[in-house]
Amino acid sequence: MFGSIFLERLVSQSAQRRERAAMEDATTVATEAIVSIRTVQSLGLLVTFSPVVFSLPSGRHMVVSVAGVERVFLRRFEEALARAHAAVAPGGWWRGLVLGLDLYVPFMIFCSVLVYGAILVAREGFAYNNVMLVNGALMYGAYMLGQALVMAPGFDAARMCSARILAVVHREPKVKTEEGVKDNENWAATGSFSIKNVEFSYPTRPHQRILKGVNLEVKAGQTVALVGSSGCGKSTILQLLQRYYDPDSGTIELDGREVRATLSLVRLRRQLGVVQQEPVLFNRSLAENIAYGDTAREVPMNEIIDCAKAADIHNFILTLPQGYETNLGASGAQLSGGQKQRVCIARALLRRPRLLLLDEATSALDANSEKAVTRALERAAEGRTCVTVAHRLSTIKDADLICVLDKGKIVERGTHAQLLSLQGRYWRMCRGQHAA
Ligand SMILES: Nc1ncnc2c1ncn2[C@@H]1O[C@H](COP(=O)(O)OP(=O)(O)OP(=O)(O)O)[C@@H](O)[C@H]1O
Repeated sequence: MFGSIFLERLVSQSAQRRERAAMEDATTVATEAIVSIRTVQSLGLLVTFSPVVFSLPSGRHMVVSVAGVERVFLRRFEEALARAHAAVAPGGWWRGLVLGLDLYVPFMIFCSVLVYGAILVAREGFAYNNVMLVNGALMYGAYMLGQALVMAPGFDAARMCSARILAVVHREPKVKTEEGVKDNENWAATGSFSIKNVEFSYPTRPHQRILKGVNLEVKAGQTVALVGSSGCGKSTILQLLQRYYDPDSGTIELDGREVRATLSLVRLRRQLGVVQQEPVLFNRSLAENIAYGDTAREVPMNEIIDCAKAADIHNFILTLPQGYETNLGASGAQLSGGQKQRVCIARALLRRPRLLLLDEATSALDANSEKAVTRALERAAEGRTCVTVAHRLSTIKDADLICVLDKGKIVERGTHAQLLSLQGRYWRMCRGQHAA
């Protein structure tokens, strides 16, 4: 029985690994398709409906009518389930054998002990009550061992799951508050920052240098725009400012303090408000979504309303039947792109950031929404430092400093007028967009 426990564990361990990998694949496909349900449906619109039959690991079948691209997703899902099924099936036979042994061995022991005990009693005058005693002990022991065997696969699965959970729990992030850095809760930046000789490669592509010696000095209250062709490293600079990564060499300073060596991560990020191209909202009320800007305190309603006004979304919120209590649904599905973006601006403003980072905040919007969001952003940028990444040059004409990046280097810098008079790269970009 011990031997079968050992073998069963060997077989089920490798099967569980394969099953888990296949089930993860299936879940990824399903999650991807459900999260992007509109895209999936829109891509599949033109194709006629036809039935697809699924074999589930349980052995049952499921018939679903699907179209076009949706069908592709379902097919991928089915293939992943089939792999999970293939991983589990051989293990199932083996488990069946072990369970059969569980039932067979105790009865075999019972019979053997009775026969052998009877022989001992008849031939050697062995006390019959000892035979009963040994029989009972063996039967009970074997029964208990069998019970433990039934639990063995579940125990192994639980052990493997806990190992994965603990690996995540104990994972040390590479970017963290450095040892010995004391956090001063009352410290607030004025908003000036500098980037000195920063070189950087993403850890997943260490040989591809993204920033190659970037230098930038920005005074408190200034608006600086980063422009350049796609992939030149604009968003990467914003990520380094937020310390999602640390530069390979060079330094980033906020108010003259090197962010890595002198500021705690929480204090640094407390100074920043970020608005990204894709607004991210939670399945909560409008008020809660805005209040998430500052989770360190209970945000009073009047402050939420002030930020919504500054972000130019207050009047729209008042037209909703439930006003600030309106639940936004998953990913803010009940708002337009421009409205979502303005809620995100209100959330960023609630942090009272000293440094506002705008990563192509208007590029996903139509002309009307863009105007409303640009207005809100201009108001939001008043009195604070603002770093904006933009493709549409018309939106950054008034910036105090425009930096043109190319292949990880700032190749031109100055105001809109200065850069136009240079007739260099910026000038050519403006001519391409008719923004000169
Ligand atoms: N997490 C990442 N891991 C590896 N490489 C990355 C990662 N994020 C971005 N990159 C690469 O870094 C380079 C610069 O990306 P970045 O997002 O900074 O460009 P960008 O100038 O903001 O481009 P865009 O204007 O298209 O948003 C690109 O070549 C991109 O493929």
